[in-house]
Amino acid sequence: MAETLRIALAGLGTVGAGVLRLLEDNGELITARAGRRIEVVAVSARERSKDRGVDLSPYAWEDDMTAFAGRDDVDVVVELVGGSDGPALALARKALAGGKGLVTANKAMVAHHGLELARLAEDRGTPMRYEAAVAGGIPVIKGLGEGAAANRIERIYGILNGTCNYILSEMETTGRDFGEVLADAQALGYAEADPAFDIEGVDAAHKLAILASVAFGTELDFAAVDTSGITRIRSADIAQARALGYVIRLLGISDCDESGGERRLFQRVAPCLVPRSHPLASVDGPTNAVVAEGNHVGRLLFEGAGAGDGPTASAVVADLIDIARGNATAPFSLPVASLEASKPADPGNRRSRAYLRFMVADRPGVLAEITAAMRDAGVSIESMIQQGHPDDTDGDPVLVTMVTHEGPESSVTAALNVLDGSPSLVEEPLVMRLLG
Ligand SMILES: NC(=O)C1=CN([C@@H]2O[C@H](COP(=O)(O)OP(=O)(O)OC[C@H]3O[C@@H](n4cnc5c(N)ncnc54)[C@H](O)[C@@H]3O)[C@@H](O)[C@H]2O)C=CC1
Ligand SMILES: N[C@@H](CC=O)C(=O)O
Ligand code: NA
Repeated sequence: MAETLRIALAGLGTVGAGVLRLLEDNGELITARAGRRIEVVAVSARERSKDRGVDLSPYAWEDDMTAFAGRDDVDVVVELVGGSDGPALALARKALAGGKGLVTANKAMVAHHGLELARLAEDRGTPMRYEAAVAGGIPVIKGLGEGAAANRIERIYGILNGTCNYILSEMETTGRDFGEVLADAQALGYAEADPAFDIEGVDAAHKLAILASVAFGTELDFAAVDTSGITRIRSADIAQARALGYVIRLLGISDCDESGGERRLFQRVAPCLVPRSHPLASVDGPTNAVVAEGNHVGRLLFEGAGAGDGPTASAVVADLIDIARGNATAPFSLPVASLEASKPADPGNRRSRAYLRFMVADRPGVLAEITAAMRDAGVSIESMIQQGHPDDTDGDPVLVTMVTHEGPESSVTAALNVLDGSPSLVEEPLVMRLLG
């Protein structure tokens, strides 16, 4: 094995600059633990002259980052540019095809193209790692793929997006408005370049699809993640949830449904009501947390910073140390050919308790219409609250919330289908499941 692992770094933003700082700050310790020196040979970004607070003079500069793939003095390409396709993907493909190792923090690219890239890595006998892509600094890919490798994972779920968790926990503790708190999350550097990826649940769905593949040994299937975000949550929902003993968190949840005699993968990202006593209920701010339930180890809880320069760089450099040590674990823990084809489960078969919020016209018979639809679909209501207006103005819409007993999700859907288009409802109802 060569004395040095030579790397080229594409992208010198939050994470890229963080990696350079970490390699500089902890250089000796990293060399000792890796068994050899990790040396940055070349770097690339959009702008060469921008002040990033790091000295780039020791490194070669490439205007075109795909040139890394052709450099004989580079062993591993580190992609910290972002975007599911475009230049990041072109670089990743070219680097692996050219026999270089690949380390990336790009969850969008891994969720969409991870299998293709892993196949390329396998064919060329070169490593591919992406620890930073899922829950930032938390070593959850390594924890699942290696630490818990002896277990059958039965369920995996958690808080996978720091921006949404920050918004929900701030709204809960300060009563501030959604838009105002989102602007804060952007200013603090938690949000993606396009924050719609965060608040619509897409970023968490990228991460969940990757986690599910590693946890269950199934092929990545991002398109099958049933995804909803947090944009429709109001302060009133947060207050109702609190009154019931819950907090609202955006969760990614995945497990396997074997009830039909074959294994089907369930993947969902959605805001859920989490009981106050559950460890995830106290995960506040931009922190991430992942729970994995293994059939021998029991419940594992991974918690820590899911975003930011230091934590994300920590995961990137851990991947480099792994490669320097010669760790040959397959990118998705199993060889690509051994991953099971993913067959999506029907969410309608799941049993859960649901929180339902209706905004209804304030007139007689509306509650009876809703409860009749529930009764006819076989949904049993556990509790219901109608909130009047403080000024009791006739004709203004009123908020009705209810919690159902546990039952098939298809029954709630059937009841809402009956109510669809009813003039009694002034907007589409909101459904959130209770974490069980
Ligand atoms: N910021 C965070 O906390 C986390 C980020 N990530 C992922 O890490 C990756 C990088 O994220 P950040 O550092 O936050 O982004 P950033 O926007 O701060 O930095 C991106 C860098 O890529 C360069 N770049 C962009 N397009 C380019 C192009 N066409 N050609 C050459 N250079 C180009 C930019 O000049 C910049 O240096 C993304 O995939 C992101 O999803 C993952 C976990 C956490
Ligand atoms: N925008 C992401 C950043 C890390 O992946 C988040 O908010 O979690
Ligand atoms: Na991670």
